[in-house]
Amino acid sequence: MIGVYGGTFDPVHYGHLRTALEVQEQLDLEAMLMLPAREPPHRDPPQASPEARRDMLALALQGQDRLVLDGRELERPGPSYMVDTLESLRAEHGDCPLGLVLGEDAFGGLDGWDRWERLTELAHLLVMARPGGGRPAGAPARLLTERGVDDAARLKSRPAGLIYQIEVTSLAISATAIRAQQAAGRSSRYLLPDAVLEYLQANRLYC
Ligand SMILES: Nc1ncnc2c1ncn2[C@@H]1O[C@H](COP(=O)(O)OP(=O)(O)OP(=O)(O)O)[C@@H](O)[C@H]1O
Ligand SMILES: O=C(O)c1ccc[n+]([C@@H]2O[C@H](COP(=O)([O-])O)[C@@H](O)[C@H]2O)c1
Repeated sequence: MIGVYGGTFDPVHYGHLRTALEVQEQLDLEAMLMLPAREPPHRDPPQASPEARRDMLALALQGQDRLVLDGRELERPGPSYMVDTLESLRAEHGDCPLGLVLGEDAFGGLDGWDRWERLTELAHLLVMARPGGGRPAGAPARLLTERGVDDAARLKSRPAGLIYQIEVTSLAISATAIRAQQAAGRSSRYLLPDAVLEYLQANRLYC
């Protein structure tokens, strides 16, 4: 199974990296693709450029062979809809199971995503617990009831369509807090890799 971890990564931090690594290891994924969104839908535009967010992710992933930077959303003009990304991955990977990784917060808003009902036709959903994330309601809760599985082995038996809730280490780190620290001249050390911190400071990204 190939993991698909999308984000704004403005900037990437240990909340992303640790959870990506834990999901990759727990499910023994061939690879966890890390995809920065050029134009993330449904939020304010990122502060850092697509190139800077990609560079920071590349620095963070140095020396990791199973966490892989995938730049396809950066190369695609217009809003970075996940359904388009999954269509392109599905075309490349045939019947190989794909697992779209989502925080609980993102899963709770899934019914607002573009062509959201197509997402589970293209991939499984791997939903990670996140500090402060509530229980889903409405359409995502119904989807979880219909498609949720407790046995991770079932994910490898078909290419898409199941939902698996996965426990990961809770790290209450957010890119919003890191940007605020930088703007206020406070330290962000130990929340993200030193190489990323040095890059964003050298380029005065969030001052
Ligand atoms: N600390 C964390 N623990 C678990 N998952 C996280 C964490 N931070 C982000 N994620 C998940 O990573 C994905 C991408 O997150 P994103 O790049 O928007 O980071 P963020 O820190 O939430 O950013 P921002 O504060 O700018 O909204 C989302 O699915 C989100 O739920
Ligand atoms: O496809 C959509 O409509 C859609 C709507 C909201 C979020 N997403 C994706 O979800 C991922 C996490 O989003 P964010 O805003 O938390 O960085 C990122 O890959 C976004 O492109 C995708």
